[in-house]
Amino acid sequence: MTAKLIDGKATAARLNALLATKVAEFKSQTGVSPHLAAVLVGDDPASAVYVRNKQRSCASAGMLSSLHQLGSATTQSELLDLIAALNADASVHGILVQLPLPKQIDETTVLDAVTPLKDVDCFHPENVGLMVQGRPRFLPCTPAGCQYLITESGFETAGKHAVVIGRSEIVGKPMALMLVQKGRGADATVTIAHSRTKNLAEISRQADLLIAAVGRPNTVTADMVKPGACVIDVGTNRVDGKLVGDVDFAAVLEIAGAITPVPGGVGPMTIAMLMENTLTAARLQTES
Ligand SMILES: Nc1nc(=O)c2c([nH]1)NC[C@@H]1CN(c3ccc(C(=O)N[C@@H](CCC(=O)O)C(=O)O)cc3)C=[N+]21
Repeated sequence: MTAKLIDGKATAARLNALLATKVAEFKSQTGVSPHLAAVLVGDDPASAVYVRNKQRSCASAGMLSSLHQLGSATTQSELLDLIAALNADASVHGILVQLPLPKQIDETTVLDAVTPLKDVDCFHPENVGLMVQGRPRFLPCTPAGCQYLITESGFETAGKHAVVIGRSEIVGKPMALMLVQKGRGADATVTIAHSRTKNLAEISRQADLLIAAVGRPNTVTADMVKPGACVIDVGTNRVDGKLVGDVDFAAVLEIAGAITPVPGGVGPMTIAMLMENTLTAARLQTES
């Protein structure tokens, strides 16, 4: 049996089209154009491509975007000054600080400096706390994109065993906490596995829903997957100039019930959710 492919690219395109109509309605009701400010520090070419894609998505949704580019020798205090200016600029609704940052800059300090109402990545502890308590202001983009694809593929999460491999603050940890919430697309029994987990294969083979968010190619091999499981591949690893996920796709395709490809799976959904959050941020900051 070959797994069903979960098409993130097509789903994201549909969400983006829907968003464009919501943005047009918001603009006509309020006269305000949602505006995402992207902050890019240093000269990582992959980051530059991602930021360009995010700006393109803004344009196609009818939202404004601005790019704030700083050199690789930028100091933390220069970056904090820029963030303070964007926090204070009423025409900016969302602030995205592209990661990773150069090593002289402390990521946590910088992300904590983004004012919570403009925190469209949902990285600020206030927003993470609200999400964990089941009263989200924003949802973190990549986990929200995964959850949307899982639900839309017809996979019923309630009561199922979800295994999340990876405990990053950006994907693994919030993904697990979203899947354990009460409600639609959640109510799962969740295990978080990570680099110190013993018997990873034994645990992952128990997963009805397996989410790979490690950042290392071929972390999930066919022997680690329960036949018929839903497999979500969050990895974006560049190998010989080619983008691959964390899952041995060709082999797992023959075992899983459904699987997201890389590219064309979670990645485009991450951007679609960032666009949703930008509209949400504009609503939160606009009198109605
Ligand atoms: N503040 C911040 N927020 C992020 O959300 C963030 C970040 N920093 N730093 C880097 C990671 C990575 N990330 C991706 C987004 C989209 C694709 C994506 O659209 N990928 C396409 C392919 C793109 C290509 O070919 O390179 C796909 O999978 O089909 C990938 C990766 C967001 N991140």
